[in-house]
Amino acid sequence: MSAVIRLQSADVRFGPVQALHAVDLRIDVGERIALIGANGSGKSTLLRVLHGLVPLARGSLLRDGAARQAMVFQRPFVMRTSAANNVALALWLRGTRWRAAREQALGALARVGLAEVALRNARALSGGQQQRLALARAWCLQPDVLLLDEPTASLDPHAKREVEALMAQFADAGTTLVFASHNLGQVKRLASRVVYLEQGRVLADAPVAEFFDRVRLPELSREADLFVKGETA
Ligand SMILES: Nc1ncnc2c1ncn2[C@@H]1O[C@H](COP(=O)(O)OP(=O)(O)OP(=O)(O)O)[C@@H](O)[C@H]1O
Repeated sequence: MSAVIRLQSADVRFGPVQALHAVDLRIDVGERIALIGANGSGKSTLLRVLHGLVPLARGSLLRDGAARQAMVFQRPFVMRTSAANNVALALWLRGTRWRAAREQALGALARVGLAEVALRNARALSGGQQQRLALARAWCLQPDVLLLDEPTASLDPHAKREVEALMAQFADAGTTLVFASHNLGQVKRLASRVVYLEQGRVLADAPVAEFFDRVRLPELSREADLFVKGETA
């Protein structure tokens, strides 16, 4: 296995708040890593660090320079233009000619089930449709690594399943996934490895089967065990 991202002894500070403490994370090609933990535990901050959006106060971030990376945010950013243009612009910014970008955009929208709304203003789409639009945009960029921050938060069960199916398609295509989630069912369905954060520290990092093993988890981390029991109670 070769690492696509290596984070070592990472600290992040926002003024007086220390959002990450000495985080070590090695991400190998093809892994599907779920970041879990309570609100404010540092999941979004860690994803932003991995995407190079937040500077480290201490430690180091090494990324495979050849690996293409994309991030899907919790509330995707959409521009006030058609869904097709929203996707095409991302390609155009990476150097694809406009006509080709539009064609690829329409293909990607069809792939996420948005063909009928491709010409509609993206701002007028529902939350679930906007999330799928963000995934279509990411799909077009053909990332080797895809980071997702609670991609199904605030979606209804149907939309949630569709987004999960798309994430599984990325994984099947060989994309390395790192996603934050509050949904432990989703974590079991999609992740190969689980990282538990509490107050900015990684307190457990284990393969998914081990993490959800009732005997093994308390041995790995009492805090993670209490969190999982609380979430499934
Ligand atoms: N831009 C910022 N400025 C100041 N503090 C911040 C900033 N971003 C995050 N924080 C703080 O850093 C800590 C970690 O926040 P973060 O958003 O990473 O947590 P999270 O686990 O993603 O939470 P949630 O599950 O609610 O999305 C929190 O105490 C938060 O208030």
